Amino acid sequence: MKLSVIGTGYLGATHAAAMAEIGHDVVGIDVDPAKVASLNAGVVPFHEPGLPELLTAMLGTGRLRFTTDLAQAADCEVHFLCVGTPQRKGELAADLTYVDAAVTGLLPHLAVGSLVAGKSTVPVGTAARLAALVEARGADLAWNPEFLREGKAVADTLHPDRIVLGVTSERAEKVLRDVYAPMVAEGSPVVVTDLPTAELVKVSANSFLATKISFINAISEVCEVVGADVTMVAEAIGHDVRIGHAFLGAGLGFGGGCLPKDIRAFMARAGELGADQALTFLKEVDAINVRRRARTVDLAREMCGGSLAGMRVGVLGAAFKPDSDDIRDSPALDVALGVQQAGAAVRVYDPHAMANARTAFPTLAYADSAVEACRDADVVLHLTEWREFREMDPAALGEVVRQRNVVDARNALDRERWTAEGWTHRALGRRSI
Ligand SMILES: NC(=O)c1ccc[n+]([C@@H]2O[C@H](COP(=O)([O-])OP(=O)(O)OC[C@H]3O[C@@H](n4cnc5c(N)ncnc54)[C@H](O)[C@@H]3O)[C@@H](O)[C@H]2O)c1
Ligand SMILES: O=c1ccn([C@@H]2O[C@H](COP(=O)(O)OP(=O)(O)O[C@H]3O[C@H](CO)[C@@H](O)[C@H](O)[C@H]3O)[C@@H](O)[C@H]2O)c(=O)[nH]1
Repeated sequence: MKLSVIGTGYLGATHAAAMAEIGHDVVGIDVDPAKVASLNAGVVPFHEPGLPELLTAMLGTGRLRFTTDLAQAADCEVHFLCVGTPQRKGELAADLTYVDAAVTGLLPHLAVGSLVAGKSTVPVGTAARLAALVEARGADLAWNPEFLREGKAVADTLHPDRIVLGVTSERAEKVLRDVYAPMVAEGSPVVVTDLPTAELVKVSANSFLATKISFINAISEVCEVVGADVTMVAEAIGHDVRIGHAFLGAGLGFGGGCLPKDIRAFMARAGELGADQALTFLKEVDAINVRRRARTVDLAREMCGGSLAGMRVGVLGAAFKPDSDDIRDSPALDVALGVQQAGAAVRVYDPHAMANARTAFPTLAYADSAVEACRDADVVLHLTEWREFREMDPAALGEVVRQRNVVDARNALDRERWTAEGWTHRALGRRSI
C-alpha cells in the first residue's frame, strides 16, 4: 500500500521505516528540511538503536523516501499523523498547533476514499473534531495510538503488544488491518473501538505507567524515613502476578517527551470536560515524581557535609533514560541544574545526549567522558543508567575523584562492588551499607 507519515521525529521516522520494512511504499513528510535531508541521506537525526540500519536498508529498497512537500502524499491510501503534541508553555494542556497545521495542510491533497490515521497522543475529543474536516473532503479518519518506547522503538513498532484501532467505519478498520497484516498474523491483539475510546486508551496507559512509578517512589520516601529498602519491597510485591515487576524501578522518576506531558494534558482535558475530580490523583503522581529530583540534590548536599557551595559534582547521564538521546523533561538535567544552583561546579557526561544537552542548557559544563566528568569530584551523581555507567570500574574511577562519594539515583549500580572500593554509596529509598 502507498502510505504517508506526516511528522518524522522519534515516532514518525521509526513508523515510516517500519512500514517500509513490512512491504509498504512510504513517503515521510516533515516541515524541517534538515531532518528530511538527513533521513534521505540515511542518517537518523536522533539516537535510536537499530533504526539507522533499518533506515539504510529501507532507503535501499526504494520503498522509503522523505520530503517537505505535502503534495507528494496525494496518491497515498493512508496518511499517518505523527507530529508533536508538546505541553503548552506555562499550562498543563497539550499544544495542538502542529496537529491542526498538519491536517489543514493535508486537506487539499486528500484523495476521496483515503484514510487519515492519527498516531500522535491527543486530548480526548480531538479526533472527532478533525474527523469533521477530513470527512468534508470525502476521506475517513481513524485514531491509532502508538505505544513504542524510545530505545526499543524498532522492536516495539514491528512487534506491538497491541494494535488499537479507533474507527467510525468498517472500511477504515479493514484498511488498517491490511496495513498491519504481518503484525496481526504474528498474533498482536487488535482492539477495535470508537475514536474517543482509542484516544483514552493511550493517555490511560501512560497515566497508569506514571502512577506505578510514582507509587514505588512514594514507598521509597517512606523507606528513607524508616530505614527500609525500596528495591526489596519492589522485588517482593512484584512477585504477585497481579502487580508484576515492570515499572517498579524506584529512583529519580519519569521524564521524557511522553509521560510527564501526557498526565498533565489528561488532567487539563478532564478539567475542560468537567471531570477534573476524577484525575486529581495524577497531580500527586506528578508531585511525587518531581520531589525525587529535589531529594537527589539533597542527598548530594548531605554527602558534601551540608553545603554544595564550592563543591565539584560529576554528573553521569543527561538523557531521560538510557538508549535514547532525548532530553525532554530529563530528570538528570534537572538535578544537574539544581546542584549548580546550589553553588557546585558541575560537569555532565552522557554517551549520546551531549549535543542535545549542550544546546538546551549551555550554562552547564560538559566533559568528553565519564572519567573527565568525575575528575576531582566531591560527589558523583549517577542519574541515567546507561550500560557504560553500570559497568564502570569503581576502583579506576576512585583514582580520579577528590572524594569517593556516589549517589545512585537509579538504583542500578552494584553497591557492594562500589563500597568494596571505598566509596560511600547513597541511593534513593535504600539505607547505606
Ligand atoms: N517519542 C515517543 O516515544 C512516542 C511514542 C508514542 C507516541 N508519541 C507521540 O507521538 C507524537 C510525536 O512525538 P515525537 O516524540 O515523535 O515528537 P518529535 O518532536 O520528535 O517529532 C515531531 C515531528 O513533527 C514535525 N512537524 C511539526 N509540524 C509538522 C507539520 N505541520 N507537518 C509535518 N511535520 C511536522 C516536527 O518537525 C518533528 O520532526 C506526540 O504526540 C507524542 O506524544 C511519541
Ligand atoms: O520502573 C521504571 C520505569 C521507567 N522509569 C522512568 O520512566 C520514564 C519513561 O520510561 P519509558 O516508559 O520506558 O520511556 P518512554 O519512551 O517515555 O515510553 C513511554 O511513553 C511513550 C510515549 O507515549 C509510550 O509510547 C510508551 O509506551 C511509554 O512507556 C523514564 O524517565 C524512565 O527512567 C522509572 O523511573 N522507573
